[in-house]
Amino acid sequence: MPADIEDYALLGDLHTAALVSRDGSVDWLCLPRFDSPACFAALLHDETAGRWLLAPADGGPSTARRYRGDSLVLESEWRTADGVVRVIDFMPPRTGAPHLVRLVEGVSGRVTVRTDLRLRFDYGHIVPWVSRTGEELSAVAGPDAVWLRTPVRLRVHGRGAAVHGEFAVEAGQCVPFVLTRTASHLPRPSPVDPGAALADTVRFWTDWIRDCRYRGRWPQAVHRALITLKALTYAPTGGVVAAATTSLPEQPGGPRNWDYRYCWLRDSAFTLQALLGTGHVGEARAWREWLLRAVAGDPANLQIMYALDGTRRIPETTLGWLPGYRGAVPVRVGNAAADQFQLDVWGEVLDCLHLARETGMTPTETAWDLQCALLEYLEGHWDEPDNSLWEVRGPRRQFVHSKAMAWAGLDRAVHAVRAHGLPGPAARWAALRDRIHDEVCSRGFDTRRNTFTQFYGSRGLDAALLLLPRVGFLPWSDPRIRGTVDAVRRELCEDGFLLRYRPRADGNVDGLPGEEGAFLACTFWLADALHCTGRTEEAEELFEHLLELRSDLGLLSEEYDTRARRQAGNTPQAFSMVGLVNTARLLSGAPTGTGAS
Ligand SMILES: OC[C@H]1O[C@H](O[C@H]2O[C@H](CO)[C@@H](O)[C@H](O)[C@H]2O)[C@H](O)[C@@H](O)[C@@H]1O
Repeated sequence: MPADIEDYALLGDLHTAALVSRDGSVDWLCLPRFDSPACFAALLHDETAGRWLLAPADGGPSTARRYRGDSLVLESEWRTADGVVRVIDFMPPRTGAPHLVRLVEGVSGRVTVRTDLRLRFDYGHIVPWVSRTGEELSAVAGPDAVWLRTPVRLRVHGRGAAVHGEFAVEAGQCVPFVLTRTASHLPRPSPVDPGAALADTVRFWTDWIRDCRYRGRWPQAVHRALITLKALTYAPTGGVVAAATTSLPEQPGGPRNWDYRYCWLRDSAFTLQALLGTGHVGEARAWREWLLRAVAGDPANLQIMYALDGTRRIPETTLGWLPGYRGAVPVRVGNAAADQFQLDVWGEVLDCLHLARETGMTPTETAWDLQCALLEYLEGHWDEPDNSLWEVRGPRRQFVHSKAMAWAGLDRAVHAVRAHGLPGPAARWAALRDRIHDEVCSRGFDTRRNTFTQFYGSRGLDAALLLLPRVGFLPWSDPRIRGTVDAVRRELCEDGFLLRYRPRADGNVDGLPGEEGAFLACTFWLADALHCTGRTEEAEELFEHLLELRSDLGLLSEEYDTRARRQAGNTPQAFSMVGLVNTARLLSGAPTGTGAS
């Protein structure tokens, strides 16, 4: 059975990610990219779908684990009756073929260590053909080849169904394992020096975090969140994935299981705000370039998400042979939300590019041309119902947050012309902006309940309404905003944490069966709202509660199951880590709003 979600540590090389359980088992690894088929998919089944265990022969969870400083090098330690042993796991930032390096270090005594390697290509589907030559083992099937180098004598069972090894490690000894993936038609990869790779990997992360300009409170939590966001970035293109996994359920055993290994414009725009706000301008620049390439073409064809390289077609299919994380089916790859109309995305992108301008990133002609094309589309389509930022699969509605983001997009464009001298019909954009504002305030506000509503005329509320003042739609002091904050808090809180919305408030608004947990990003937005409406003590208390939900390694998934008191949904999720960074910044005195006018 897979471990609890918060038990998984993240490793990554800026192309892909691996998840390692507290038991020392790599239960998730997609090679060569985040969105490639997994060769270890025990996360969505059990060891028969592929995993790599490396731990004391007696088994059990590590007694201590941590990342080495501000890096993505994991150190897991087992204190056993025979002594102490440490496993150091990392993926060197990619320069050629991907490597997963595991070093077994004897700390004291003499401990027997066991390894059990089960490679299954194509998400647990294919058992490769495994052969051994000296210290090298190769596993080949179809397009994939995986190589394992280690001085440990390994036994191959059932032509490769499992590879076992057992060895003793004494204080001061270090036993390396290096797993490398190549395309199967390529020659064997050249060997890696594990010690040098370790030093390089630690240096890479330490150098990266050195550029961080965050000087506020909770520095360790913020650094870990930033490192995680960086790890979710696909270095070759600058695209940012929403999370490292697919189909971790939003409800135990439930069907709300989605593939997050793609680049959402919304999630990336939020991520970029957090990175820009902490001085990581290089990532913002790379993302802008990624964006320009990904969305190039007719703005009518803009998608709300793309694959890592900007590929548009990511059809949603289910993997019938995987029984899912603790029985939560279906397991999905691809995401049908890619074809949805989510109006907010136009606003998110314009808002993010506005922020980049305000932060001093030089505007490029292409970037402004893209923004003009987006605005033209917005002018023609802002009044259509959409699927909203929550990607509802029920009927399209006139979502209030979507309209407010259309307002924000136009507002940023007006500012770009008036304050930065960029060319454009500012008066026309300003007139439409004001018209949208009037419409939202009259049709999206319930005077009786003194709150904005989820969509025009709806009974339900929406945590995304907390973002309206953040983008400058109305000030925090406006009684309508204060009323909305109170109503959202009253109606959407579960055990102190916020739901996105109540799926049954207006029938079945999202068109999906099942329930879901509290949405962590939304709960960070609530902490922001409390602070911005003068309730800083409550905001800090809520933020501290949120910090307590993090794993021992500082990671957050998408949601929190308030009944089981466990993390839920895909992990680690950029949205949640961004929420942490932005709230910490706000509570430390940094402005995090994006409003222009
Ligand atoms: O709840 C239904 C939808 O859930 C996913 O979307 C959520 O995650 C996205 C990525 O983090 C985020 O951008 C979005 O706002 C969230 O609602 C899923 O990807 C959708 O397919 C699904 O309909």
